[in-house]
Amino acid sequence: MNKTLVVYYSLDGNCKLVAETLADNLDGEVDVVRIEPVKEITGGKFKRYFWGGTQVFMGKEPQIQSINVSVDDYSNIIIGTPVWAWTYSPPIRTFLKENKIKDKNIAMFCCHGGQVGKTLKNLARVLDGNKVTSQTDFFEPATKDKDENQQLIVNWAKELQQLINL
Ligand SMILES: Cc1cc2nc3c(=O)[nH]c(=O)nc-3n(C[C@H](O)[C@H](O)[C@H](O)COP(=O)(O)O)c2cc1C
Repeated sequence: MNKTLVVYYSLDGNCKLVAETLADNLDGEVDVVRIEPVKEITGGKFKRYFWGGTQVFMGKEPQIQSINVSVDDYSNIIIGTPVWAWTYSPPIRTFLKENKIKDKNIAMFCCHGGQVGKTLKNLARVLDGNKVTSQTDFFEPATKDKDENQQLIVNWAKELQQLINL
């Protein structure tokens, strides 16, 4: 079993772009799962930042739709999250609470608007008991410096492929 799962949450499409580009550029058995909150945050930028930030600060675990895979079936798990209030997004918190991930090779990425904060450090901490092999961040890849970001994602996929093949 050397299967790879790319699991991500994305409100505005950046992490979705990274997750799908990674999957397209990785060989072997790769599945992609998008975390879907039961009640997605909607509205304009202010409203989304306000409610998203509130979820973070209150330590919320928003209900998410059940996923149709078992994390136990994968050796390698790539986790992607947008940065919300300098940390990982609450839907990822729910996912990690509901899916016990242990003894896996983990790679993680975040998408952000310029301030990563403690996102990857905090995510690595809740994934204690796994081997975090690689982590990286992308600055608004769906809208800014698209070609450059595309190349960064493809390059990271190459790096991950080598780790997967080990
Ligand atoms: C609620 C909320 C909080 C955010 N907080 C931050 C932040 O602390 N630092 C940052 O750089 N970007 C922040 N952003 C911007 C997003 O991280 C950024 O737009 C990211 O690319 C979104 O990824 P997505 O399109 O996959 O949802 C925030 C966005 C939202 C909606």
